[in-house]
Amino acid sequence: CAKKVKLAKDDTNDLATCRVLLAELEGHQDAWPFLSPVNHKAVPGYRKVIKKPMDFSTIREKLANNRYLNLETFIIDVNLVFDNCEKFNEDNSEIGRAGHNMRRFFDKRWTELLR
Ligand SMILES: Cc1ncccc1N[C@@H](C)c1cnc2ccsc2c1
Repeated sequence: CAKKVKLAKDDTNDLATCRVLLAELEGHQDAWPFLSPVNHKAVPGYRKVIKKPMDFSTIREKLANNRYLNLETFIIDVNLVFDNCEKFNEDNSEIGRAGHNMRRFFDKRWTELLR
């Protein structure tokens, strides 16, 4: 058969990697603000300010329904959680600090798993 293109990235284990990363995010002690969708009735202004809400349970659902093309589209959604958090919350707040901690943890883990 034709020789595989050498430059193609091996994406065979990407789905398993996404599952591992998501499980570690969900299990982190600072994950509590991000485990389920922000209830915009309980959080005034959220729906207006945050155009693309995202949370770990929604990512879990999308993963289960094969909604992620590849690892990159999964990482984009995870970063959306943290970017929304930074946009809406003060850095020096409970939720703001949790967001920075979770982003730092995620960046470290996916580079460890993929580099
Ligand atoms: C990630 C995020 N960003 C902005 C606001 C909220 C949240 N998290 C939700 C779960 C949350 C977190 N804490 C509280 C406290 C009262 S309602 C509520 C909702």
